[in-house]
Amino acid sequence: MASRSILRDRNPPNPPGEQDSSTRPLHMVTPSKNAFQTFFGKVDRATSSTPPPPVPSIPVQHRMSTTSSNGGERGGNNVPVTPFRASRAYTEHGTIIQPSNEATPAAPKIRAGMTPEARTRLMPTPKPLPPSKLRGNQTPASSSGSTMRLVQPRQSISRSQEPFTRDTYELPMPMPLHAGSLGEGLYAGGDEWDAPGGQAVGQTESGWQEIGSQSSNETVLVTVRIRPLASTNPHDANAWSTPVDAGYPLPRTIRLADGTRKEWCFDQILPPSTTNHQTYLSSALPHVRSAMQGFNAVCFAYGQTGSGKSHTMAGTTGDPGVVPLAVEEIFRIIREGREREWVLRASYLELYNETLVDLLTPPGPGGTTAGGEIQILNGKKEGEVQINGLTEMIVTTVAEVKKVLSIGDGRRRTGCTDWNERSSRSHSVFRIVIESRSKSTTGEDESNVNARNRGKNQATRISTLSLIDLAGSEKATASKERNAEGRYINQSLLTLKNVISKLAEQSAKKTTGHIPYRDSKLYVLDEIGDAKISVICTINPSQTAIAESQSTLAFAAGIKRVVLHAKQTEVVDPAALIQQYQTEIADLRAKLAEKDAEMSQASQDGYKRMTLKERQEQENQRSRLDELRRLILTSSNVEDEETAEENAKLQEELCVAQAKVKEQALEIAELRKQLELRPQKPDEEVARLKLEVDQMNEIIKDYENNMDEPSVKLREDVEAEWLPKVQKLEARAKERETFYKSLYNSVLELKSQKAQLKEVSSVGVLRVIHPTLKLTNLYSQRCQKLESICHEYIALHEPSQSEFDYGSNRGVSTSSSVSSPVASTISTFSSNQDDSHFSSNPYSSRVTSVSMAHLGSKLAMSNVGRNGGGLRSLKEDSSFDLVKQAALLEGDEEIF
Ligand SMILES: Nc1ncnc2c1ncn2[C@@H]1O[C@H](COP(=O)(O)OP(=O)(O)OP(=O)(O)O)[C@@H](O)[C@H]1O
Repeated sequence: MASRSILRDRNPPNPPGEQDSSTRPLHMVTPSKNAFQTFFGKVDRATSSTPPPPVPSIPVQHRMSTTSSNGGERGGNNVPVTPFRASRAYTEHGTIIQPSNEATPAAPKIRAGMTPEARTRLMPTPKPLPPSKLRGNQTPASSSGSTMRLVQPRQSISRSQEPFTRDTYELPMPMPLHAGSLGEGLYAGGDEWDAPGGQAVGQTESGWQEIGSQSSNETVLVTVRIRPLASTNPHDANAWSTPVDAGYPLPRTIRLADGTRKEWCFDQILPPSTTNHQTYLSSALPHVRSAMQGFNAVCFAYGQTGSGKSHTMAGTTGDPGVVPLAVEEIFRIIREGREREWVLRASYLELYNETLVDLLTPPGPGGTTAGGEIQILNGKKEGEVQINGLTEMIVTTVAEVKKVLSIGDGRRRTGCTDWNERSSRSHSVFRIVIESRSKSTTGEDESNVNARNRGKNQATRISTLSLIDLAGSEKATASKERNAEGRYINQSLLTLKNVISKLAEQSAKKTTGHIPYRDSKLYVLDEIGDAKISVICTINPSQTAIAESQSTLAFAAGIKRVVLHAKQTEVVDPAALIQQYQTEIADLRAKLAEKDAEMSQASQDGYKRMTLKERQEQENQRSRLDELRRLILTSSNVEDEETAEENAKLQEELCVAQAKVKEQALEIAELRKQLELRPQKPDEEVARLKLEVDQMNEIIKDYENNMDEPSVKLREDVEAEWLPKVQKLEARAKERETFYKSLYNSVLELKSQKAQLKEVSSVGVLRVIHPTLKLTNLYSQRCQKLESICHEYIALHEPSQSEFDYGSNRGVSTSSSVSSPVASTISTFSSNQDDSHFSSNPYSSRVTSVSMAHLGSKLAMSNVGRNGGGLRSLKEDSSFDLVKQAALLEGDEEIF
């Protein structure tokens, strides 16, 4: 079977120009507790350079590569070791491994060349445990059967609901419905499982330790699962019949319902009514347990497109499939096994169109696989291969594994086929690498320096559980894309078939020879060579799918013939992750203990206390220690699902709260800053305001100055221009005032003269003495009339006191001594109103008439614009004609 031996060379050569990576340190950092990060990094050790400076709180960083070969020899510890090359790191607790050129923390560094799994393959001489540790009546060969059955009473099972049609099978119930109860039974040793050969297998109360390094010759566990008929075609009927064989709880044979063709026989046939849980219990649970015991185990679903492979493997929320149930089982085993501790890492890849893609790496731009393409390179030796670019994540809870699954499922290619609306167009492989070792060897309680070396020679079990959902085989379809995919799918399935039939052939003939693993990249499933395998072949019972179902059954029959040589691997491997962690834990504990001792001595001696740097270092060491303890799973630190969920919730809340705290801390820091600046600020403000006020004052002053200047000048100018005018006006007003007064006096004078004249005329002397008396009389009348006019006029225009005050109010000097022409005229007139002149001097009458005429004219002038009507009436007054006549009479015409 040398040709079937899959060797993984842990130290393949570096390509030219690449540095020997094994000599480069790996960087470990402290992952934040339960902080599940969903980002991934890829580390190419070959291209990594000197590690950057440390950064706290970044998860552990490992680098790994997996080399695989077929046909190689198994080496031992003395196998020449070629330098390890890694391309992608695996992570702790689902945390990304940082590329080596990114910042890394100040955590202790470890050197790890490769995945423990890869090492396992290179350590073919695991240290077997002493026979005393094996179970009494158990032989290594008998201890690992994979065809166990749980004998159950027959039950009537109702069929599943829509969209599938009902049928009425009366079939035995294959398994109890609750895995937990089944597991309890198994662990208690009181189970009813029986394996071929009559030996019960499983775990005893004393735990896994009892099982030593063993191998088994067993066949693949082949299960045929018939899915319910789709309800889309009511005339369709189940094309297959599954008679129940005597002595078996489940049917083992299947044949066409019409009785034609041959009968097929397998380990178990699951009727359409079977649930995912039942399928898991009968087909996968034993393999999950084997994986936990250190056997590589593979469980895959094979079948035509739409026959229920994904339904079987992934299931639904209400009816979880093999993968989630297996994960739960793994954690349940860890929780219940008190004597071992574990490290789990998960990876998820797909093979699409013959391209291997890491589903835990985000796709490249435009959804290309660039980001996550896994490369398979030739190894150093012929037949060896090196797998680069696979992300492995350290997982510590069911929730974390589910997260990994959901990330990967989200990136799987699906498409619509003739049979399945959401068909998987790729083969997907979900793998969990399980490392475990006995608790007693870890030196957990030891804190001295010697503890560092303890556990280094302890055996570690390393195994892989691979859960595979193959893409469905299919006939050509109308879709070009589907056809192309179909070709690849069929090709890889054909390779798988060939590999298996070759293996079967060699098993039967007990020969060795070439196995065509590499005809398809499905050969990454090289665990097939030494794993326990369970195949669930799904078939669609429809009459229309008979050919495809027969093809599936042929495959199932072929694989059933393969004899497996599963090996439980228990090795002493310093590169095993659990070993590295333990070593690091012991190292950290010793360092911390040394430091504590040193410090307590120092404080006794009165020395100084730790420096800040030392304290920081110690803090880092403590948190790293906590982290490592958390990553190593034990019965005490693995929570049940409920608690885990609760914790996850709390964790989320904590994250939110921490983010808030951070935010608030920033705010506080900002406020503090402002506070520090605050005492300066008011001063600055006051100074600024003062300056502003000063500036404003300046501006106002300047403004006032500038404004004053023109206003003074303006006043002067205005005064210069208007003062003479005002003075003139005031003089005129004064004049007028004087004139009015004079006029008034004149009128009074006239009145008195008139009175005198009346007196004289009443005597009648003058009337006879002087011929002009008639005229005088007439004149008198006229004067009278004039007087009355003047009275009227004066009454109408008599200046008000204010008008008289005008000059004095304004302070304008108006000299009363300045006699106006009017005044003089009036005065002349007045002065000539003396009786003697009047009566004896004709000139006086002439002057008087002239004066009166002049007076009339002045009156008219003085009233221009004031009382045009009055002037007019004066002018028009006939008395002026008379005055004129009188003047003419006296030959003084030019006056007018
Ligand atoms: N046993 C079952 N019980 C109920 N529904 C089922 C069962 N098997 C399959 N189905 C349903 O049939 C449909 C196709 O199933 P599924 O996707 O699992 O097929 P498949 O074999 O994975 O197809 P492909 O290879 O194209 O991905 C799904 O809707 C699924 O829910």
